Amino acid sequence: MTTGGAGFVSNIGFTTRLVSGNICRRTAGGGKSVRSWAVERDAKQELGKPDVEFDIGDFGGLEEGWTLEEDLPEEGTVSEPKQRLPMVAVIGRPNVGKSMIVNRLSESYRGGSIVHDLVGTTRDRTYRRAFWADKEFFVVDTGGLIFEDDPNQVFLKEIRQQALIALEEAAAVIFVTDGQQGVNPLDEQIAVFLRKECKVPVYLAVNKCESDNGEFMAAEFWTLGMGQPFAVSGIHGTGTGDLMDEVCFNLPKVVDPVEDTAINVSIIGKPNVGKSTLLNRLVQSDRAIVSNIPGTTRDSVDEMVENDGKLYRLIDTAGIRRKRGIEYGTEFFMINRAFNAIRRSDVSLLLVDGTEDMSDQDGKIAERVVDEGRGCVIICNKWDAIEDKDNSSWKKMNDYVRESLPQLTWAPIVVASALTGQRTANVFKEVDNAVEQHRRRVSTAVLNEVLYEAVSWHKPPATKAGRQGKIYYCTQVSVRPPTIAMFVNDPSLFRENYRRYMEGQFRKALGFAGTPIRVVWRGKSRAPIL
Ligand SMILES: Nc1nc2c(ncn2[C@@H]2O[C@H](COP(=O)(O)OP(=O)(O)OP(=O)(O)O)[C@@H](O)[C@H]2O)c(=O)[nH]1
Ligand SMILES: Nc1nc2c(ncn2[C@@H]2O[C@H](COP(=O)(O)OP(=O)(O)OP(=O)(O)O)[C@@H](O)[C@H]2O)c(=O)[nH]1
Repeated sequence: MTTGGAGFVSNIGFTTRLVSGNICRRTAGGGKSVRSWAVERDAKQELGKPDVEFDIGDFGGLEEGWTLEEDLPEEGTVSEPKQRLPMVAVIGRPNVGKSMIVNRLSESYRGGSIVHDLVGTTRDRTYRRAFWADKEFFVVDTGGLIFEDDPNQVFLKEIRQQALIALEEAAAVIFVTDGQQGVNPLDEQIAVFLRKECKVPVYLAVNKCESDNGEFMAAEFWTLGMGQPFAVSGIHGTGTGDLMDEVCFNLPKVVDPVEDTAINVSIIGKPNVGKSTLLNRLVQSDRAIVSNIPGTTRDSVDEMVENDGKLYRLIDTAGIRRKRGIEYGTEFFMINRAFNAIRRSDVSLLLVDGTEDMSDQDGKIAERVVDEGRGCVIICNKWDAIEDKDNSSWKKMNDYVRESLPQLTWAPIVVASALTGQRTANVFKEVDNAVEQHRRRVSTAVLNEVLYEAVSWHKPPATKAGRQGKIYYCTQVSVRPPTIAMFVNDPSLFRENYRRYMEGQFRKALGFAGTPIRVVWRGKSRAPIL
């Protein structure tokens, strides 16, 4: 095998070779750096090729001591999110300075960059990680909230829904107003709304109060009936410390996730598919060792189950046990509840009813699992109720589910009956496999061999103007889900179909059953050092 295959940039200075146990990098001065022997061992084990000697293509500019995770561009979904941090929602009418406040609050964390940019939800809400004193949390920016429908503003309804979702999952709310404009009728509407809908503490921030009479300007906001107004300035940072002391005082402190080894599992699906029947089956068939553990999400209850020496946290079982129409009547809240459960889990058990046709709702939930980057096992339930089963029934069922849920081609399907317990014993095994894949790290050497093969078969595209897409190299930058950064000359040269092709090739070569994977395309601004 030679380096510099189709689409690889050849002779740019650093041909990284994996030869006889060393990855060596040629440098301009002829010196070479040796990377670890373990890389080759990993590569050989993963590829099942103990004796192979191979090149890994051209790695433009991988320098000694350069840790790839640190060097990644800021945008993107590459950091490993902490699952159970409390959320602080920032809410208010448009233009009061919410974004400025969010930046200010999150700036202690990596310069305020977005570190948890949830695909699919960032359009609507932005989560940023923040610390204050000994508390760690996410700050959630909601869109500007307006209650009157204005035909010119088509997204108002969506923004309101997003704000509702943010409130649902929040442990505290910061209500931002504009001190320079004084109390506005929209502020009053939001105050009424918060008093009615919001069950968590609300802190009133009066922004743009950087001037000497800031305290005086803020005092006017006592009339909103939301308690003490905090005079702050998002731009200057004044007053935000006092506000944060207050907000954080009541925030729950998060248990170090490293100590928490339980596997988080959510049971999701449309109404009536058998979620509570499956829950009871899983809890009964195993030893429910702890129960009624309130989660960070208001109102949720988790249950711990032990199976084969491992601990599983079944997430938001209150949401499953609570019957439809009692508290969360609308589809909106039901779906939202499922979305929250997905976010908190490592793996989701997506139940579908084998006796019924599948619908848009199944697709919506599946899509969210992918967007959140969670592992998934599809349970095709009520197998016992299928009449006139013959040899082909099982295959037909499988095919139908695959066809109906194209987002989840990678998720294993368990055809089961929660009612009779048939095949439900397989559920934990499938969860374990999915978790293993979800946390799997693949060495750079292996990834680049797959990349090399893929590029040899299908060269990166060139534009009509003759600009050639070039791939320098790729590396895994995070787990949960496995995320591969692809360093290229210009990401805009790589269209959706080529990106899909590349993702498909990684899957084909490396499996990753039970977990979504992400491939992020990065333009490499750093010029290779010759
Ligand atoms: N004087 C002053 N201006 C501020 C302050 N914070 C924000 N602004 C200004 O207020 C305007 C709106 O700020 P944003 O942070 O975009 O407001 P927002 O509430 O997020 O707006 P939407 O996204 O429309 O809801 C900008 O022009 C900011 O420069 C502040 O502390 N003092
Ligand atoms: N035949 C058959 N019926 C089942 C099975 N699992 C659940 N059911 C029945 O399906 C109905 C709904 O089951 P639930 O477990 O309440 O479903 P759910 O998904 O929790 O429903 P919601 O609370 O409405 O979301 C009940 O009548 C169950 O007895 C199964 O494996 N086979």
